[in-house]
Amino acid sequence: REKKRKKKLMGKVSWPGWLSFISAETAVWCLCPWSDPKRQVYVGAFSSVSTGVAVMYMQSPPVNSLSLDFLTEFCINLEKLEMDKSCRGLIVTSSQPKVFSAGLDIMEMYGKSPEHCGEFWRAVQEMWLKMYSSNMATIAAINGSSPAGGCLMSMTCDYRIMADNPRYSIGLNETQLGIVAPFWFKDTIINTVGHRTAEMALELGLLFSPSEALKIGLVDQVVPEDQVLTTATQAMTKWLAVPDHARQITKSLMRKPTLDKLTSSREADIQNFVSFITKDSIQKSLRVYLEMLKKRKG
Ligand SMILES: CCCC/C=C\CC(=O)SCCNC(=O)CCNC(=O)[C@H](O)C(C)(C)COP(=O)(O)OP(=O)(O)OC[C@H]1O[C@@H](n2cnc3c(N)ncnc32)[C@H](O)[C@@H]1OP(=O)(O)O
Repeated sequence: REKKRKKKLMGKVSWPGWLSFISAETAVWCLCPWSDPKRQVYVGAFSSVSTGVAVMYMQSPPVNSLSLDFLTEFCINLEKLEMDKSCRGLIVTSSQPKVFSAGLDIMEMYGKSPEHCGEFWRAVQEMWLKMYSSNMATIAAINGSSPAGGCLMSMTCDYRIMADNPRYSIGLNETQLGIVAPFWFKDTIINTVGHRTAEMALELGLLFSPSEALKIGLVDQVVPEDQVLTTATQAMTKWLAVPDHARQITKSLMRKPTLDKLTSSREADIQNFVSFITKDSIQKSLRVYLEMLKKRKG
């Protein structure tokens, strides 16, 4: 079923201009500027940096929530960049104002069949596995809030730069929704900020302001909002100054044990997720949270 859906999405890719890969509302835009300039297809808010670095703009209005379709498109684009040997670096950012990513799309987990929840969770795993193991040097240019799954996505990158706007926040706030971040979310934040800080952050479901996130090492740099992308571009030169093979092997040494834990238990993790998320009590927590989000808006 997943293969079928992927095939359907792949069908939308127009070769060789696959960079213009886009579907109606949900899109991950990316531009590979090192290729033939004629192939620099600008669709909407494309932007680029030079010399083998791709910029991927997440564009899923209104808040870049990670839906099944969005995750599938994201992974397809990532696969293509990964296969392109001239692409050495990737910057992930958002073209949505004020939000990097609102995390997993709650609507994919609320009121859905166990089959759908399983398919969705496989896509979340896939995004994490692909990003965390990427051969490219990856930088998250966090130009807005980045709760839960959005924080996870940014933590898969090698380096994080966040806008200094105190209204933005980042963190794994799952417990605030009445849900539990799975072991690989937990492992990723431990690898990023250390065990004790991760323990407090996870149990309390803390969302950190940019300056707090910098203090605990959840992000590596905080810069004025209009400088996030340029700073990411500058930072990338440092990462690309290291010979690829040395950087890639070292990255794998650091991350492989964490990656292997999920790879060897993917199906069990999906079963766990499905039986947890479809529980009446958890569905109720999600409903209450969704209502709170809508009320807060009003
Ligand atoms: C075992 C389970 C493990 C699960 C692991 C991970 C879980 C997750 O990732 S769950 C998602 C957690 N995310 C959040 O808690 C973030 C919730 N959103 C927000 O805090 C704000 O929306 C945000 C700060 C990102 C942006 O704020 P605003 O710019 O003010 O936007 P609005 O709040 O007005 O939202 C607009 C619109 O989007 C809907 N929305 C927001 N987030 C999500 C989401 N994650 N999934 C689905 N829909 C989302 C929000 O309800 C509004 O909808 P409408 O009222 O219909 O316009």
